[in-house]
This record gives sequence, C-alpha cells and structure tokens, in this order.
Amino acid sequence: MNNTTSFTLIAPAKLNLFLHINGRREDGYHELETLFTFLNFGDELTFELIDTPDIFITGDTKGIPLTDNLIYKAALLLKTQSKTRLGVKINLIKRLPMGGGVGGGSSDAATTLLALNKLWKIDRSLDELARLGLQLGADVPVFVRGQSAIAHGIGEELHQVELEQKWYCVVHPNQHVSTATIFTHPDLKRDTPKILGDWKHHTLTNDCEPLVKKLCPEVEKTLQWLLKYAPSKMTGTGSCCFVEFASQVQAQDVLANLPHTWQGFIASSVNISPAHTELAAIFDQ
Ligand SMILES: C[C@](O)(CO)[C@H](O)COP(=O)(O)OP(=O)(O)OC[C@H]1O[C@@H](n2ccc(N)nc2=O)[C@H](O)[C@@H]1O
Ligand SMILES: Nc1ncnc2c1ncn2[C@@H]1O[C@H](COP(=O)(O)OP(=O)(O)OP(=O)(O)O)[C@@H](O)[C@H]1O
Repeated sequence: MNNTTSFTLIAPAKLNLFLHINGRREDGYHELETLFTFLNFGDELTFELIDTPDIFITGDTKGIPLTDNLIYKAALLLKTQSKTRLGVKINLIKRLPMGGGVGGGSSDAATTLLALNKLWKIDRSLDELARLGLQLGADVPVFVRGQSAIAHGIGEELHQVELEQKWYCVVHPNQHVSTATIFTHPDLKRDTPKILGDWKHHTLTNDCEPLVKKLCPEVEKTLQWLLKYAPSKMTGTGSCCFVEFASQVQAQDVLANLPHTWQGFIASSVNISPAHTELAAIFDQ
C-alpha cells in the first residue's frame, strides 16, 4: 500500500488543434468536434493530506472566490460523493492564463479529482471521475482521461488519438475572453457539418476564431503577427493563439521576438497528460 501523504502535480494546458461547432442543443450547450492535445506546461498543484475534514486552498487564488474555485469545487464534489472524513491542503502555482482557452481551470479541477482519488484512497475508476468532472465543466473529462483525443458531444465523448510530438509557442494577448459570451453570441458559426471519414483529410479550423477576432482586435493582431512564423490558430474560445513547429528552437525564436505587451510560453505536446505520468510514478511503482 502506498502511504504518500504529500505530492505535487502539473495541471497541464490543452490546445484545441481544431474546433468545429456542429449545432446547438436545447439546453444551450453546443455539439462540438475538436482535437485536444496536452502540453508539458501548466499550473502546479501540491496536495497534502490532513486528518481534519477541511479543504484549504492556498497560493495563487487571487480573484477567484473560494466557492467558485474549480479546485475547491472538485475537492468538495469528491468529498461529498465518497463521504471521506479526510481533508486536504492544496497549494496552487498559477502559470496558465485565466480565460485563455488553454483550459487552466478545467485542468486544475481534473488534476484535483485524480490526486484526491489517490490521496483519500477512494478508488474511483477514470470513467466515474470523468462523469463527476463533467458536472464541473465540459472540458474536465478530457483532462481526467489524460490522452490526446478527438471529442464529440459537448466535449465529453472522447476517442483517443496518437499525435506526432510538436513544439508550440502559445501567446496570450492579455485579453480575457469569456467562453459563455462566445457561446451565447448570435454571430457564432454553429453549422459546420460533422467530419465524415479521416479528420486528417479535412480543412480544420476554429469556428470561434472569426467572432473572437471581431470582438477582440488584439486576438486578430496576435494571429497576424504569428503568421510571420507559421500558420497561426486560436485555441478554444480564445484568447490564446499558437503556432506549431517540429523543433524547440523554432518555437523559442518566436518567443524571443514577442512584443512586450503580450505573454507567451513554449511547450512540447504529449500524448499522455503529465498529471497522469507523474501520478503513476508516485503511486504505481
Ligand atoms: C471551448 C472549449 O474550451 C473547447 O475545448 C470547451 O468547450 C469549453 O469548456 P468549459 O470551459 O469546460 O465549458 P463550461 O464551463 O462547461 O461552460 C462554459 C460556457 O460555455 C458554454 N458551452 C460549453 C461547452 C459546449 N460544448 N457548449 C457550450 O455552449 C456553456 O453553456 C457555458 O456557458
Ligand atoms: N482554479 C482555477 N483556475 C482558473 N480559473 C478558474 C479556476 N477556478 C475557477 N475559475 C474560473 O474559470 C474561468 C475560466 O478559466 P479557465 O482558465 O479554465 O479558462 P479557459 O482556459 O478559457 O477555459 P476553456 O478553454 O476551458 O474555455 C476563469 O475566468 C475563472 O473565473
């Protein structure tokens, strides 16, 4: 039995390599077709078991009220479901821009579910954790499963894919784009037909991009600036934009020239989420 009582995990960023919107359901959620990859860069979460029933969150939580924090919500959900008497202290180092389309909040939530499942010895399956995660957000299940995937439904029907490893330069234009604002906007394109056959043979776009460029000129500027280096794309509902390369040096070159008004990072893609790799190294030796 593994009695580890404290450990640190990366809650990785995701990129939507394409994002098609196929329609809108009656509950307002959208039917999507999207390709998720994970990056080996993200927030850092440290979990420490405590024997009182509390959930304490410390670190970079400024601007997020405790009960809105997806880390707290995930911990509370699992605690309620499992009826455990144990508690936890969770420290967050925030590296992913909020509202940036790289899924920081969802990744934090999924990493918390995965970590507490081990720390509290609850032993839920990934299927159960993904189902719980969906209550917290459409993007949480993919982070719970932790494998690059094509998603359908509202983002929860996942089909694992193996992607070639690439390097990315991800740029945040210092703008927060609200996912809800984009998904409720009348001008959002919602009628892209479902891909028939192999997605690799199709034109792959982000259907949110034209609307976000219109609402947020800084995103348009970022995409234009990145075009000097490679075809540029936006992830999720924005605002982060990215370019893809075969080598780290090429991605580094873009970052070195980035205008000071924007932030960026470079990272490599991974088929398995770092949260899973790290958790396996701690608990499955
Ligand atoms: C755009 C993506 O990031 C692509 O990966 C996700 O679909 C968004 O996932 P998320 O942030 O976890 O989304 P949620 O927190 O569940 O929902 C945020 C807002 O987006 C809308 N939303 C989300 C997902 C979806 N398939 N259709 C939607 O219309 C919801 O109605 C809600 O108003
Ligand atoms: N731990 C958290 N980290 C980041 N955001 C959080 C967290 N908890 C709650 N939130 C809320 O969730 C909102 C969305 O945050 P997030 O960083 O996941 O956006 P995003 O990257 O655009 O997500 P997505 O790509 O899933 O749409 C934030 O504006 C914030 O109010």
